[in-house]
Amino acid sequence: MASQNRSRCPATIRHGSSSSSTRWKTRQGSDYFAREARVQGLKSRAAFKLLEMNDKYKLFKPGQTVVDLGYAPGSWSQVAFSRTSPGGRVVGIDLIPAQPPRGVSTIQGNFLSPAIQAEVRAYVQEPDLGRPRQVFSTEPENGFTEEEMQDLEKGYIDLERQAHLEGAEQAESGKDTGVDKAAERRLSVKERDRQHGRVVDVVLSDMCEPWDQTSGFHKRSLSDPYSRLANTSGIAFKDHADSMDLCNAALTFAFDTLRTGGHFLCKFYQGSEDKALEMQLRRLFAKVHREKPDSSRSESKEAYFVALRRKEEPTREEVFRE
Ligand SMILES: C[S@@+](CC[C@H](N)C(=O)[O-])C[C@H]1O[C@@H](n2cnc3c(N)ncnc32)[C@H](O)[C@@H]1O
Repeated sequence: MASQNRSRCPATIRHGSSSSSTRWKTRQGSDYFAREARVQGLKSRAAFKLLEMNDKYKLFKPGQTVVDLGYAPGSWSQVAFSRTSPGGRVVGIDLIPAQPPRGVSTIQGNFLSPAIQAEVRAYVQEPDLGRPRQVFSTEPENGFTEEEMQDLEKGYIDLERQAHLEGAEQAESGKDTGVDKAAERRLSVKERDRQHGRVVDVVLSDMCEPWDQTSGFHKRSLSDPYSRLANTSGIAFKDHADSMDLCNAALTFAFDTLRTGGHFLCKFYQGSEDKALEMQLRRLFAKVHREKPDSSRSESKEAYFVALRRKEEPTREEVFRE
């Protein structure tokens, strides 16, 4: 009975009979998104959920810092890495060991543990950690700076047109000083964010029970993460309550590390407490959406909150009050 209600996570099957495991494999084989993920070299079909939400909400930009909570096996990190390149950095955290996708840094540990949260916070504060190295030359070429070289390569007409457009823009708006003030304000928000350790652009959380590992892992382990986790049980309220704990940990982390204007996306299992979570999100973000991507199985109770543009002012007490 429970197995029929079980939600999406394929690892649910691990606790069931071997015939349910066969059913999962058969379902994966005939699943369009699972096949497409294999063809595209993505680590799982979950990639399509993030791709769909990113198409709709434009979460990523090159150069950003993304934290991917519950990254394994890694398809969301693959998407985040490709969408934040060049210059971005993606840090994945997961309870289970998994091969990090190309370009992604990972930390293994239970994100419900304050020590792991502190480690991730410390990691992201170092701006160069986990960022692909780029080689810049500080030497001007032929005695000219890069900018001067670009100007030399432009024709006279181009330069005239550019000067004209810049002048026209300023004259039209008549807000030369206003523009400066806006830039100043933007700078100080950035400064304040940095002072508070808010350096992450996007926090993702797809945390739920881990997927069944097929190789390279000895199951008879005293610290077997499978037996310590909020495993999806098929009991709707328990799954919901466990997922709320994971969402709360993710949101608290986002409160501490997300820069003003940054985005938050988290998976949850629908139930009576998700309204309270939504209220907290609405206090901290300018816009909050509930999403059920096409690629999320319809029989699953999973859904996603997409929270856009973190506000600067709300305090911890305001956001997390009952
Ligand atoms: C659905 S999978 C994530 C799939 C991933 N988004 C992808 O695209 O490949 C959920 C992951 O959350 C991880 N997880 C669950 N609870 C966790 C916790 N407390 N700390 C860290 N990771 C956790 C699991 O180990 C599992 O790998």
